[in-house]
Amino acid sequence: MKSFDLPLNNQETGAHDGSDAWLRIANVSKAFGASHVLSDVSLQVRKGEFLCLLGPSGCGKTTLLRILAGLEQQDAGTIAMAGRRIEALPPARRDYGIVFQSYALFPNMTVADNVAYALRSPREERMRRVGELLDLVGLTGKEGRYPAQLSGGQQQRVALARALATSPGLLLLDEPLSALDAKVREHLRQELRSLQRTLGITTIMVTHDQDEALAMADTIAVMANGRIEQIGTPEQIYRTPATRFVADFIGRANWLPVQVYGNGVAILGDLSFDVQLPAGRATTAFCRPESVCVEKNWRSGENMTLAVVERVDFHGGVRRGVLSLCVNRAIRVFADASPNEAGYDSLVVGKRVPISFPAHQMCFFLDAAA
Ligand SMILES: Nc1ncnc2c1ncn2[C@@H]1O[C@H](COP(=O)(O)OP(=O)(O)OP(=O)(O)O)[C@@H](O)[C@H]1O
Repeated sequence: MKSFDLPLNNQETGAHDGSDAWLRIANVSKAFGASHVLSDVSLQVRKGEFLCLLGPSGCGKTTLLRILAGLEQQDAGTIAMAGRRIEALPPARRDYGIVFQSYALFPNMTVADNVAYALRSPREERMRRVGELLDLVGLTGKEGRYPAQLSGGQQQRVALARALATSPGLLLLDEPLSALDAKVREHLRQELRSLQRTLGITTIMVTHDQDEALAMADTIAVMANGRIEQIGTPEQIYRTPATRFVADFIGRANWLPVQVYGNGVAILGDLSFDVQLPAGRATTAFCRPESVCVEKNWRSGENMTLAVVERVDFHGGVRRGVLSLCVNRAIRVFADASPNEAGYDSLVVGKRVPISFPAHQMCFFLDAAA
């Protein structure tokens, strides 16, 4: 059983030990006037990795990306790429391509000229490379168009082709999909990810969209208030959040009050769980709605308790029930069931149903000391 205390520091939250790091960001801090936007941020990225910086608005993710790009100067800290220190280099000497949320294309230039902008080779070679890049992003034949003659999604593909033109070592993406409508965004998500895999280009993408990060990233660094709260795979971030902030920010969560006793047992209603937490401190159990199983039949000894269905919301793929425990009606639990699960039909308002809590899918957090 996992148990976590207060937020872990940057070093402890690393998803890998950094021995194979290709990009190393160490102890980067930045303030704008009296406002500390980044505090001692450390992060390592492997070659070919797709890392998402995920966090709420204002947490400092764009500032970190801009520092990597040399568009903003850090107050402290170092950045090394492929063993070379780059934190003092001007942008042009850092070997990256960047795509912004606003497509940032030159409106008076054709697609071909936009893509070729950073290329310094002879014209024939440039045009060959432009053709190759437009092929890569699925825009063959659009060379002569102007940005205004393209859809948002197409403009962002041009921006991507332009960022990749010089075959940079690092691709930086600042919310590249957020200006697009939902359908195009989802489609481009997959295209971008598969292109990144094909090219094997190390990529850092800023997003505040958790679904995007979960769907695209190899590794997610969750940020809050200028610090990294947790670094891990999407599964780790979702299933075993290291801090309350991460648990709350990503997905839907049940937060349930528990009592911990001296023998390392946490009591939730009439259920008990083994935990490694101090007795007597207020503690909260966390689990996802889909981790709570609505059962058809009662089975003893399996973390099962009786609950009353208070409300049912339809969420397309699942029914989400709001249930209160019979032993303590004040404890309310969200439970999701899909149509092929036994409990789906039991989610009917007013019904008493057995629900179970798989112990391995629960985390326990100490409440902040009063
Ligand atoms: N040039 C600047 N001068 C002053 N304050 C700034 C500057 N750039 C950013 N900030 C402030 O720093 C904080 C972090 O901004 P940043 O853009 O890095 O956040 P973010 O996590 O990317 O948010 P968003 O998703 O809204 O872009 C914000 O409070 C912002 O107002």
